[in-house]
Amino acid sequence: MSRYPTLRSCGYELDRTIGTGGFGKVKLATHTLTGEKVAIKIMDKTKLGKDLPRVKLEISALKNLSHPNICKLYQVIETESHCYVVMEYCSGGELFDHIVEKSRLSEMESRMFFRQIISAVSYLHDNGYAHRDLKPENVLLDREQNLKIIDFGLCAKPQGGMDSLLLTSCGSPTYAAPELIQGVKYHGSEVDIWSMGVILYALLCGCLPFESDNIDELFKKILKGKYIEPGWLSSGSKRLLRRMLCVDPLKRIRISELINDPWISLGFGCPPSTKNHNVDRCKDTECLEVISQYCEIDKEIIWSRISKWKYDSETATYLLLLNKKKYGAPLVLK
Ligand SMILES: CN(C)C[C@H]1CC[C@H](N2C(=O)N(C)Cc3cnc4ccc(-c5cc(Cl)c(O)c(Cl)c5)nc4c32)CC1
Repeated sequence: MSRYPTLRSCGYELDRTIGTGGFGKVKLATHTLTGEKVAIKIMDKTKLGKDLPRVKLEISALKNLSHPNICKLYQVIETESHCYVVMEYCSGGELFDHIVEKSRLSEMESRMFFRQIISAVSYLHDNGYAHRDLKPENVLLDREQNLKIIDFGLCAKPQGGMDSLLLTSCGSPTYAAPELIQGVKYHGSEVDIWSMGVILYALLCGCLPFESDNIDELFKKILKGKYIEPGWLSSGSKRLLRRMLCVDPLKRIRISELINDPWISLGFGCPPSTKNHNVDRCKDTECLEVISQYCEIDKEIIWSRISKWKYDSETATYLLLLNKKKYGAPLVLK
């Protein structure tokens, strides 16, 4: 008998555990109606304690975000004891493992991945969010090697907008900006740029710019902002890294400059997309028709319920059908 009867009754067949964290575990599952694979983050509310606000924050952020390079939310299921967050399954694993596998990536492959991160982070910032915990472990790949940013448990949506200052020190020290580890007030957008610089360095060099087993040593290195520039780095990539890993946040490159940096457009002929994807909540009559026929309910009534975006079972079925359509899979419900 499954340990999570709720999930089976909500239309999911659980498979193996694909990861764990302080929050609980993430399991692979299949959405029975569409046959699509999903990742379900399972949290025991009685054990979350002080982490409960982080869970609520992440769910609220994921409900507001819709971008091809941000992990999609399909459904949220809450019981007395548990919270289940049903999300897009990223079968390509962690970006970090991809880098380790290839020891380091070519400039072109690094650029191809990094442009997707720029597109996602500029969308995040445009919508008033700072991620604050960007690192290769929080960047996954889907089956087509598209990047998906995950883990919004530390993200911030400052009350006064992206120009207001934050103070909470959070995220992993290895990727944390100098101002963040110093405990001074900082802008969320600026600390994200620093973390993106660490990720770009990892892509191009196959190692981290600031490393030490001793936390004090690590902090000293970050505050000095000095790192090794391997011989294979082009002058363009060295220049860009210096502008991102700039200790003074006021002199650090801004996302708008990053988007238009010449190194980023090399070989692509244009800057990364900064399109606002909230329009992805479009009405797809083909998918509505499939649900309407399956439930034998008029599709306008179905749409009136789905367009409330309650992230219930109807939202999940609709979004998963949209996914199938995107991959050219047959639009059928079992
Ligand atoms: C180390 N972390 C604190 C947890 C780790 C758990 C496994 C997970 N994962 C993996 O590590 N694969 C290798 C497989 C995999 C596949 N699809 C996934 C889809 C979504 C997520 C996900 C996980 C968490 Cl904790 C989130 O907050 C969000 Cl928004 C999304 N994780 C996935 C995931 C990556 C993170």
